[in-house]
Amino acid sequence: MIELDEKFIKEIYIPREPDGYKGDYGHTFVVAGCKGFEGAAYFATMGAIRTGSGLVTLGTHSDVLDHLSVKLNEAMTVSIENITNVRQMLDKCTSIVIGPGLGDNPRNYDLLKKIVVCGSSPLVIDADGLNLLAKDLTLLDKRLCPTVLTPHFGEFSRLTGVPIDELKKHKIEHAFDFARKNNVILVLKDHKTIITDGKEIYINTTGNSSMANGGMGDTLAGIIASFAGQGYCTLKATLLGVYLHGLTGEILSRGMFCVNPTHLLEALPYIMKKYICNNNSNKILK
Ligand SMILES: NC(=O)C1=CN([C@@H]2O[C@H](COP(=O)(O)OP(=O)(O)OC[C@H]3O[C@@H](n4cnc5c(N)ncnc54)[C@H](OP(=O)(O)O)[C@@H]3O)[C@@H](O)[C@H]2O)[C@@H](O)CC1
Ligand SMILES: Nc1ncnc2c1ncn2[C@@H]1O[C@H](COP(=O)(O)OP(=O)(O)O)[C@@H](O)[C@H]1O
Repeated sequence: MIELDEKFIKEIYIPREPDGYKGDYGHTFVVAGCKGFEGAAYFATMGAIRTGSGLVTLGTHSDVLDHLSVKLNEAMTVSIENITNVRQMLDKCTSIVIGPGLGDNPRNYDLLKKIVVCGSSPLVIDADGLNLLAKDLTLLDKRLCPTVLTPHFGEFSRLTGVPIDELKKHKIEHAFDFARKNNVILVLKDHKTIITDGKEIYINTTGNSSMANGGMGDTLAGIIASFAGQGYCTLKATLLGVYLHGLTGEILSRGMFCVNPTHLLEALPYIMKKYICNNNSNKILK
């Protein structure tokens, strides 16, 4: 079992080339949002933008597209009701995140199926993406793409059919078994988040309960997809994303009672630069 720390994460970081351009840093396709859950799509998309994805496209439902495209100046937007848009994005994106605020209905199940079966870029499945996947886990057998699942305990219970109390009692064993059997990277979100690929187990200790508010997980999903699309291997992208997300919340919480996704998004590039890109050892956590 490996506890994530500053030294471990700094070794994951890949410095940027001076002549790098947006095409070198990936194109994240975020499939998220529906009426009443626009915020989830906003946070996942911004999570990708604020962690350096070269390009980001949000695919969402037509009835929320205009509202979100006005708020998301740095992202492109497409309607997911037009399947040609989805096909084109699957061809050009370098990572995908599906689920935040998407809605759990048969049409979205078909969309998830299309993306799981036809996509080849690293795929992060979160929130309603997990609820849709829980209907038929064998969908995972049909995929080509490396896959990260990011459940909280409620979502993990739906995926496994195991009650939350039992999952909480033996969380490491359940997370490890699920990842191994389904050949996925599992991020079991918690006070101390567990990340496992079914071979190794990592524990993240950054973050605290100032972050216990809506949209934090949506933001994390966008961050992980962003790094996975920038050329980090999917496991390293996940470890870096989870650590950075918690670290940013924790550092902000020194001066704030609660840290909301908006605060986190604002601070992410500064914390990344100061504590992860920097070669000098910082005493981050005292
Ligand atoms: N601004 C926006 O647009 C936002 C949009 N959002 C979107 O909303 C959608 C629904 O997502 P959701 O997570 O709110 O609901 P759901 O999946 O039903 O899970 C709750 C169930 O799980 C249980 N549970 C047990 N342990 C738990 C734990 N540690 N952490 C969390 N839950 C735990 C919990 O138990 P209880 O608290 O009742 O004891 C309850 O039974 C999704 O698409 C998401 O993206 C949100 O992100 C918010 C901001
Ligand atoms: N007490 C805590 N300590 C550390 N991290 C926390 C704590 N509470 C919440 N978080 C982090 O916030 C995120 C919450 O995710 P999630 O429940 O999926 O939120 P949402 O569905 O509202 O987006 C997770 O990454 C979790 O690890």
